Amino acid sequence: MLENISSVKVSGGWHKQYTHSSQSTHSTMRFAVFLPPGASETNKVPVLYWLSGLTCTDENFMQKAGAFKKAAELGIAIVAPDTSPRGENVPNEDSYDFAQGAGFYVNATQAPYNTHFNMYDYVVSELPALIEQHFPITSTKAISGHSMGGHGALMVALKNPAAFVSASAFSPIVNPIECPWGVKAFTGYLGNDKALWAQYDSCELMKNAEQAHYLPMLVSQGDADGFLQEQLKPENLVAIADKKGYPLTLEMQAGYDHSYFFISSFIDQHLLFHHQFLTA
Ligand SMILES: CC(=O)Oc1ccc2c(C)cc(=O)oc2c1
Repeated sequence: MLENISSVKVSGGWHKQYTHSSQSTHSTMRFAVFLPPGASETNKVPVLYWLSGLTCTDENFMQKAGAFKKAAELGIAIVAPDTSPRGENVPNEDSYDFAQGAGFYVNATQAPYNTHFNMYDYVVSELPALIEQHFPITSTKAISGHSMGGHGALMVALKNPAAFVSASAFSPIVNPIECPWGVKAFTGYLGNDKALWAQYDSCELMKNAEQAHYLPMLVSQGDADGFLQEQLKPENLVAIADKKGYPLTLEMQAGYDHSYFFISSFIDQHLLFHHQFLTA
């Protein structure tokens, strides 16, 4: 059952937050939804799922990205889940890049994380089913995200190309098996099975993608991002895309960093990118 915890009118539509008991994460999860003006049971709208980065909740994107005006104009709903399960019974660490706030959108296999940290199942299956049941939203979906959430968006789209019409990301971790954030998280959640790690790595997934299942993909990256060289490595994904003819566009943006100032500067472009496929 959904519990509505806030409803605020914005840009002619509605921003709403909900909690619910999740079967995937065995915890109470929170998510936010933006419904554009005119969305109703007789006028269902397509949806962009937004996956946030490390330390974030359902609130960061909704409060800082400045997405509502363009989403309202285009008639796109936006759904933003939390980045992990939370609560007293959920394992945690005194760390910004692992455990609560850092679910990495995988299904953990390692104790004590494997009971709750099943964010892959949550964002791929449980949340979309809930959204389509309770809101005036169609099953036509695009996906985007930032940093850890950019990894989540590209990885989820590459693993489920029939479920999404397009994917995009800001400053994504594209090759988690080859960067410190990813190695730490995948070791903690997945153990030492590198074959399992590869199943959640966008570079490895793109290497194995079949042409019939290619999705339009847009990545925006600031060249003044302090995490670019050690953690993000977009060039690794571009090399694979170029070799395979995968329809990935990487836009390097001069002077931008890793923050929501960057996201808010280019979110309209990402919404327009997704709109052409959501309404095709
Ligand atoms: C609100 C905000 O700025 O979010 C934010 C800051 C830093 C990071 C980092 C370093 C990584 C990430 O995955 O997400 C993220 C989000």
